[in-house]
Amino acid sequence: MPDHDLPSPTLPRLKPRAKDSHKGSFGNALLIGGSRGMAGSIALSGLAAARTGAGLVRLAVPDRCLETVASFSPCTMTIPLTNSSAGQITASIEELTAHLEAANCIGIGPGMGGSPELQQLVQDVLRTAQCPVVVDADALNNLGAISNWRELLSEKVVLTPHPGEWSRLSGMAASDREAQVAAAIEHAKQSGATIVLKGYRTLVTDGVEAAFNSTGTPAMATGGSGDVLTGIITALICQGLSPLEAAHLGVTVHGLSGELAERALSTRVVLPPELIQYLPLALGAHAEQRSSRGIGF
Ligand SMILES: NC(=O)C1=CN([C@@H]2O[C@H](COP(=O)(O)OP(=O)(O)OC[C@H]3O[C@@H](n4cnc5c(N)ncnc54)[C@H](O)[C@@H]3O)[C@@H](O)[C@H]2O)[C@@H](O)CC1
Ligand SMILES: Nc1ncnc2c1ncn2[C@@H]1O[C@H](COP(=O)(O)OP(=O)(O)O)[C@@H](O)[C@H]1O
Ligand SMILES: [Mg+2]
Repeated sequence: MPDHDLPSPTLPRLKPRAKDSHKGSFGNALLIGGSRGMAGSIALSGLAAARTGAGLVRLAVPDRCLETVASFSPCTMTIPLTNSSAGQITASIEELTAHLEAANCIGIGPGMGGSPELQQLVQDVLRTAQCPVVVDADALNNLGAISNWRELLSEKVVLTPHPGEWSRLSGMAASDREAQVAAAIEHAKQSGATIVLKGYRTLVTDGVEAAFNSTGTPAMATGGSGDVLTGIITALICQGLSPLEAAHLGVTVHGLSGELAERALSTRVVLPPELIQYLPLALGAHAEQRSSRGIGF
């Protein structure tokens, strides 16, 4: 089992919502991704972000997929982006500038696919965004195709690779967990970025502190579980947590939600919508309790 010699971060808790709060108090999440054939991916991230408590969730998706993505949930808004005939985003950064400015956190990558235009877009989003950016899935693969991708990392970036994606970026084989963990810590140290190296016992590190997650279950080993995590981390940053705090609390509640769903449904596999369904219970276990006077029923 790989190890590290960095101190563990303290697990943050979500504060109770102030009585006079409104949707603007909990941030604007902007999720960019999806393509024809992988519309569900970004829809899952969006629904997870809404369930985790982001005030507003906008999904920027290829125009061709907009109705499909919108049809999954009435709780998220959609932004149509210029696309190819194959249904991949071809938009340049100018189409997104106003949305980037309005966002408190951006999640990019689920179901996005790969192309030279997308490599440019991922690069431009990382250069332009003023808020934190969670980089997942195909955004990681597009990033890896850029020779100077390491220069695009900073304290406002969260990378959430699974071992396959991290092998493409770091060059360390997916089968060598120890080398992958060491490379993640080193990249985080060099750049200040938060790196979430997923899998059994997901690593969360910003290069200063590091923790292995102890929640989760093999019942989560199914397509879309990671797309849910992207939405969770994005929404936690929208609610004021730092990238490291959001990643740490995010992987903890994501895994706990999987465990709770597995038990409650007596199932061998927890489907992503079920993972989202059990998020409130998992989040509740990691929230500060309201005082009894504060519960306004
Ligand atoms: N409903 C949907 O539309 C879905 C779309 N998805 C999208 O599909 C695209 C491709 O992503 P994939 O991750 O499937 O494909 P990848 O080719 O990036 O990764 C799959 C490979 O990575 C390796 N790997 C992954 N986890 C590992 C682990 N824990 N230990 C060792 N090796 C591991 C394995 O070799 C595996 O075959 C992404 O854009 C993703 O967001 C997926 O998220 C699945 C659901
Ligand atoms: N055996 C397991 N134990 C704990 N967590 C797991 C297990 N298998 C998968 N997961 C979690 O599920 C998620 C899978 O992410 P990812 O591979 O990106 O999925 P996808 O791209 O299909 O959405 C990760 O957060 C990972 O930690
Ligand atoms: Mg994934």
